[in-house]
Amino acid sequence: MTCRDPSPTQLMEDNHINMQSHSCDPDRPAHPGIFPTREAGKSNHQLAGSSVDFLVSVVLPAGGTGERTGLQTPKQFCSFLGRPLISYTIQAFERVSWIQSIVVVVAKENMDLMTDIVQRFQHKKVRAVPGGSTRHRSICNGVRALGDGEEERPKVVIIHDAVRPFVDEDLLYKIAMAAEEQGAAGAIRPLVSTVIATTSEGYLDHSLERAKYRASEMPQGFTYDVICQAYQKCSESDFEFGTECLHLALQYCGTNAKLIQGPPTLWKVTYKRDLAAAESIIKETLSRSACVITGGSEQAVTLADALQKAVGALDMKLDVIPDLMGENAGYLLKEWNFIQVSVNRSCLSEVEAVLTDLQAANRAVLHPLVVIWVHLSGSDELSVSGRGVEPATIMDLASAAKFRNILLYGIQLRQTKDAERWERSVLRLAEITSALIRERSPALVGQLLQA
Ligand SMILES: Nc1ccn([C@@H]2O[C@H](COP(=O)(O)OP(=O)(O)OP(=O)(O)O)[C@@H](O)[C@H]2O)c(=O)n1
Ligand SMILES: O=P(O)(O)OC[C@@H](O)[C@@H](O)[C@@H](O)CO
Repeated sequence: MTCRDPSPTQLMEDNHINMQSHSCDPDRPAHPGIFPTREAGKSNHQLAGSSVDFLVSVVLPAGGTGERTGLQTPKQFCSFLGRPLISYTIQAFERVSWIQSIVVVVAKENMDLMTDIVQRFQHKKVRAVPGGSTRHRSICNGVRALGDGEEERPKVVIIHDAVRPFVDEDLLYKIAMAAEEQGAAGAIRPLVSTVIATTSEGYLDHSLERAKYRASEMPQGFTYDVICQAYQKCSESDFEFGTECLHLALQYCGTNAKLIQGPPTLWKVTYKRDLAAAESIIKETLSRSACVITGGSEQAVTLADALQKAVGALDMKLDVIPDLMGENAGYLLKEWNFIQVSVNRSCLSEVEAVLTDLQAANRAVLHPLVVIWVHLSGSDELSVSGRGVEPATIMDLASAAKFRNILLYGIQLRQTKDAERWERSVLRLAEITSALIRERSPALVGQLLQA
């Protein structure tokens, strides 16, 4: 996790991006009547096993400063594996086919940065609008933008903190359907700590019975009419001090939200430790599997089979394939980790072919891909300096690949007739491979490690 990212200006200069922002006055909430009253459109989106037959849009409040992290960079723009947190959250929504549009609400000074992020990571269905001085004001600006004529007004609006990157389609579907039926719906989680009330002198006044209460999380869903009415009627005090949209729906629209228990992954990145936790989860998600490309060589298949067993113990799944052609080309679009085994061939042509295929598949926009070249050399007596690999060649290839967000590492392994020694080598290969895939460290790119 890095928060010493290039400044917004730097990012903009790198990408020569400027942005035509939406004209919203960030500190004055929408006035009554500003929200359009056109009828919500109908649209038929078929989900596998379920259908959403009304328009759904999303508002991601991302206009905060993240003071509680103690960092200069607002937490939504802190990067993991070269990508800002907000991009992970956007991705969680843009991959849902029945969501028609996403409005990200950011502070005025971050509008150009946000536009740069949308362009760099090729996000679709996304536009940025200026936020407000409080979370409610930002959300209100986002809801207002949904009806400003650029697109068909949605039936349901999903509101989700931009700093909650781990949200799944199943919960979004439940929230959207409940909101459409009830007018409002929200995700909840069991309380971890008991809630107590304090006296003005700082003593215990009383304690709440924890079993009767829940933590209000995100996502939340509202019919467009309910959330518009709530923001049209709520008070300045609500805008300034409120933290709960469900409360506004009840207080100002008489709409009692349906509460849906969500998974533990719903937590909000609030403190610096949460950023480290988020990075760990992202890395873990990318490291669960890999595919080994053997080129059809018998020795490579033998090694791959032994490696498959060894990494299984390290909680990683390996698929063994001869190449990335025909039906195996699908791995280019679903796998994040590739191990290419070359037998007795110190030239890098086989791994170069893998890199070319990966670049053509354009997968490395969202996450760094890992390619590990395993050089399986001949018998015991063969010295590394004999037909080994020139370290400079893999470093050159890796340096070029890194610019395309592909992390190339090399591992040398010597075949041996000594069964115990071979087993130790394969175990070392499994441990090194697993660590390289899990850590995705740019520092080790181009290194030629010894198993
Ligand atoms: N004026 C604001 C304040 C907050 N938010 C957003 O609301 C979400 C949840 O708020 P919170 O976790 O409190 O974020 P911050 O206000 O940035 O955090 P802090 O209170 O530590 O400054 C975040 O995505 C944040 O960017 C917003 O859009 N506009
Ligand atoms: O209070 P914060 O601004 O840190 O975060 C907002 C949270 O209150 C909010 O996301 C949920 O409680 C659901 O409303």
